[in-house]
Amino acid sequence: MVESRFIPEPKTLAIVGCPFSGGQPKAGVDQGPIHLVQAGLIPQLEDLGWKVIFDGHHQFEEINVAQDPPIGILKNPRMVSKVTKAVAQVVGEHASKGQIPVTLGGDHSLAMGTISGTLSKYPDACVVWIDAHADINTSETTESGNIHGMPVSFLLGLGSKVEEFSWVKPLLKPEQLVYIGLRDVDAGEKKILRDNNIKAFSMHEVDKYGIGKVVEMALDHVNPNRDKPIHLSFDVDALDPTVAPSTGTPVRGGLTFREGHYICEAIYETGLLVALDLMEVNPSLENEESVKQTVAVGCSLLRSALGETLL
Ligand SMILES: NC(=[NH2+])NCCC[C@H](N)C(=O)O
Ligand SMILES: [Mn+2]
Ligand SMILES: [Mn+2]
Repeated sequence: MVESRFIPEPKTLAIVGCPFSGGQPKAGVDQGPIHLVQAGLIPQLEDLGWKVIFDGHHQFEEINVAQDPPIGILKNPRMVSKVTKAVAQVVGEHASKGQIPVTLGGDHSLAMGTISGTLSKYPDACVVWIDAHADINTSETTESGNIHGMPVSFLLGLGSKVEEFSWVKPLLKPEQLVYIGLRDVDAGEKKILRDNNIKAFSMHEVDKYGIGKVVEMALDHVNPNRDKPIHLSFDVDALDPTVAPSTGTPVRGGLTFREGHYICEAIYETGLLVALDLMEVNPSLENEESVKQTVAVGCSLLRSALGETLL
């Protein structure tokens, strides 16, 4: 294993299984974490030399929201707020013990929690967000009202404040964030990215420079001296739908299998990884073969980010 700047021996990671779908309308994404674990993720990570902590998936049913009418057009706001707040707490606790929280989604609204948790322990951490989407809509710009398209704006403190989400501290600064893989960005989001000078490498840049150069440029932007902790938030829909078909908002023209894995391998090699998310695996979508393929690719991305090498 690579020498890690922030994670003490014995290197320990904590699986945070988040069966949650409230940030978007399609049922089934809550089963993502269950499928990933059932596919053998935990022994696979143990084989890489990790001590793995997993005490079962989160029981979000215990979080009771009697009534959850939309706020503006935001759907399930109270539920999303409560669940992500609980996730922030758990991720923060694992991070504070020097463990790497590995959060399995579930939809990407969960990253509001995971990144809040990471920043509570490592305020200067940078976020590498791998996605077809920017997930940076505000309550003013969102057209869908789906909160999985919004977590980044909450973390940055953009847009008008939504009282329900006042627990989310705007701890992330635009220069701490970089995207790779974007190709379906709403008009309002494009303006937000421009106005806030947020660095993003779309599929256009991946085509132009190649993934090796793109990852290097992305890290040069958020982590020029390679000394800051890294939170990697990977939405499986960053991959091309031929590679990861079972996801709620697939977009053609995505990362190849190798490009996705290269990103994970390169982040691992920095020795700076402190937290990892794998989001938006939906085992209810597409056929059985596609589900198997998507779950398997999810496991292998996680292995690559946690030290699996080709040689
Ligand atoms: N995490 C995701 N898959 N997000 C998709 C977001 C799609 C769209 N931009 C929206 O805001 O609704
Ligand atoms: Mn996405
Ligand atoms: Mn996403």
